[in-house]
Amino acid sequence: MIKYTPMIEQYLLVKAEVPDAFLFFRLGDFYEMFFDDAILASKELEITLTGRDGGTQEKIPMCGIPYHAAENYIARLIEKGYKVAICEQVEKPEEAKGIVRREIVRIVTPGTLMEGKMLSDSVNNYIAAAIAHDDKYGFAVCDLSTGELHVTSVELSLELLLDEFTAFAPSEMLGAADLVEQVRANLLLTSKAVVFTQWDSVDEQFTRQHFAAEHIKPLDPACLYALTLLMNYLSATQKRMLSHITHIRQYESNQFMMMDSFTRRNLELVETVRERSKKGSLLWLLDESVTSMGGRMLRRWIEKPLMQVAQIDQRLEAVDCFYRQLIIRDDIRHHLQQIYDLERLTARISYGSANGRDLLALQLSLAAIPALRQICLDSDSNTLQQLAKRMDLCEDVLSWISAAIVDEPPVSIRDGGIIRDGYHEHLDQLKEADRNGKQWMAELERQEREKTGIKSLKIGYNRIFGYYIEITRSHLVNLPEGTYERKQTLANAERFVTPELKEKEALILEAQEKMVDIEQELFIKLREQIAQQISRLQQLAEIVAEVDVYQSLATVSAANRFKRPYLTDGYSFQVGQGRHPVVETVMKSGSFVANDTHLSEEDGIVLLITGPNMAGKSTYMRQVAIIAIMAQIGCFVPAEHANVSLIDRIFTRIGAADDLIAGQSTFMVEMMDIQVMTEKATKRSLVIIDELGRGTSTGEGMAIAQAVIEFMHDEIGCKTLVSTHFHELAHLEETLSSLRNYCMAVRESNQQVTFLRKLIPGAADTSYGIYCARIAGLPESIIQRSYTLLNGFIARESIAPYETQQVAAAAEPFVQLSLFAEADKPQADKAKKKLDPKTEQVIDELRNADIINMTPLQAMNLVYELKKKLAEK
Ligand SMILES: Nc1ncnc2c1ncn2[C@@H]1O[C@H](COP(=O)(O)OP(=O)(O)OP(=O)(O)O)[C@@H](O)[C@H]1O
Repeated sequence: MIKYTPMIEQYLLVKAEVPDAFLFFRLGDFYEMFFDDAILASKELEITLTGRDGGTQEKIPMCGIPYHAAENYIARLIEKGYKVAICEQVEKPEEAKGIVRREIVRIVTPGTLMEGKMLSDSVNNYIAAAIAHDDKYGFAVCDLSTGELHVTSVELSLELLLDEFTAFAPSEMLGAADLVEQVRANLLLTSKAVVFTQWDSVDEQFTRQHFAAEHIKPLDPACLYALTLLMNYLSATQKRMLSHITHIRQYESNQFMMMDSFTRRNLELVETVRERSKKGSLLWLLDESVTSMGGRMLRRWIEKPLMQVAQIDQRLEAVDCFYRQLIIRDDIRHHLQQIYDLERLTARISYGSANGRDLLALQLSLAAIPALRQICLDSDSNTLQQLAKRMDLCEDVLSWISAAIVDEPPVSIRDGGIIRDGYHEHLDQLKEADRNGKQWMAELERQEREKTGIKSLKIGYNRIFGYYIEITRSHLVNLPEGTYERKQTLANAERFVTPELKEKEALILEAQEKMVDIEQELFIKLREQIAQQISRLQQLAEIVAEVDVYQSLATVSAANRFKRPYLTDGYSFQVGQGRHPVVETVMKSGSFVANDTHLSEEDGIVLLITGPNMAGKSTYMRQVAIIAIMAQIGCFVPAEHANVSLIDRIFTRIGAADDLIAGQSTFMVEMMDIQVMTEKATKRSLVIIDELGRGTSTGEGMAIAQAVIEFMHDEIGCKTLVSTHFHELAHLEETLSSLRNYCMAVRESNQQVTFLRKLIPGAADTSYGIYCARIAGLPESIIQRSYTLLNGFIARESIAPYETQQVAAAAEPFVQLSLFAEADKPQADKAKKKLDPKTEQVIDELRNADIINMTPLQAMNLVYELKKKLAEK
């Protein structure tokens, strides 16, 4: 057996507790890493790998970082998805018998950050836990940096669990190995990086001790298990009381509008699909919040639109008040600016990591509350008045801090100078002694200058040598013999001490040390006293955040001419002159074309939208979904008027190739999504499918598209917007009573196509795909060849089983032929002449061709063959 030194033995024992984390092992002023940790850390952090004798023949790999720079290195490792366990010396070396005792004091993981630059102000950092129990999944999610905690349970369906998961976008997930693996495998490739931790500790003891029994009682077993998983992990990693996690928010997933991860991504609710940036998302547009808490709350609201009309109306009423009254809005914004991040401040106070500046920030924030409260009380909004009545001014906390903490406290509580004069008698005495000591030093300096006649003589202080008398080299000759004891030699000066100086120094330093100890003690006592008030402060923080969100929504609504929507529990969804708020904002002002949306029993519930590429189909369909979401979060909407029914769930299938789940084809993903739609959509859902049926052969694609539309129409009856390139599907309007054809208007002149972006009744008869290809700059030979082939298809389709003539008739605004090359016309004319037997044979072949089951390439080859036969005649 290998025999290591006692220190390495100790290291190995501690490391065994955290096999999946880097162990930062404190040795004096350094955190050291050993063995594989050292090899990997040296690579990841680009620090030198050395070796250390550990009792074995070969040196043990080692690398280290200075303790004062640790935060930076920890952040870099966390950012790369690692965990870091901090192991400290927990007794003083002089008190230790043998080797100093060391223990892990905290494990930092991506989901449990409390501070640092990785923690974004405007985004919650969640950690989630999930567990399968009986016929449900329990799901618990917490932001340790604010103390916010939510729990729910959903049916035992992975999709539903993923929906909850993506609504919170946690940075870490805990759970049993197989469940964690399933979630990992089903996340979109482009999702935010998540660290998955296998964790299955479900001993309820800690959770039951931590929360009051009446908070635990309403939880169903699945919720309780998920909560237990989470709390056990937090307790194991944080190694301390988690007293800022006080309030369990239990919710049912059907309290909110449901959306899957694909839909959230595609509607670009909180970040864009391509750059994954906030800029360009709905959140970016709506975020005029002043406080970080408001910013985070707004994000949560966007992720979870409401499902109760009364609750939405309450929000809209407050937004309306700020919308109408610019002066009040400005006033509110001004007072909010004085308020710091109360949620994270209170969490740090209760966690024991808040410093003097944090308490000062709390004091300044609390000082701004009365004015904020008054504005809300005086407003004509019932919602704001109710919020104001619930605002606890926490005046006691404010007075405790202002009595104790100086106006400009230092960063570290070990620096001293944090407590006000007059707060503590003994401390005041020590301060006096300290001040006297300093005065005495100044007096001594004056006396020494007089005695020696050296004007440049000075008394100084440094940490290593303490107080000293400094004399420049050129004056050394003037120094009298006797009491001066040499202490330090510099390039052009000597430093001395005298017995008198030493004696006074001892007194001053003792006073200073005691002062710092007392200050620290007083500070911690105050911090603990405030921590007792944590739930009051948290409640206040939440109310302030809510007021901030209302003013943010009102500010944006006023600036962009949004109008108040009216929500109903009914079925009809009517929007007049709707706009896509983000596309409108990023475009030149005034150039966005507004479009109506009418979805009801009378107006039709399925809109089949045809039209050229680039005409604005996807933008329009997204706009409908975004308006529904904005209305249900309680925001005004980009439209002239909106009377909309609640939407319980939005499904979108708006393709983007980079959104695939690992190992799946685009078509497969589309079919899987549609399977979920058919299973989960209700009459109150909104389904949006862009280019339904693409990705397989034309015939099959069209067949699937028709079957899906029929199913949505007949079986579910949900509001459905479908865009398609298969203009042949327009005939469905005749058989499906609630389906309406729409298309995007286009103006053609001189072989030029202008997109009018206007949604009009009727169907388009072409996609102008080849025209778009020309605009994109494809070689003219390809464009001409495409038109030739297309004409072949059209000639063939004219005798195919379904009638495209009707479709063309329905679409007056389109004049397709003007786009065809002149050279193609003779061929089209020939088909109309009296036919010879050979031609008849070609037509027979065409008639019998199984187009439905052909790929476009096979179809092209067929046309080519047939043309060749005609030419041979
Ligand atoms: N209502 C509108 N007013 C003004 N511009 C618009 C409007 N709708 C869309 N656009 C502009 O047209 C461009 C194309 O829109 P969109 O992607 O929605 O077209 P599409 O019909 O879905 O095309 P494709 O079928 O190729 O995806 C957008 O980038 C946008 O800038």
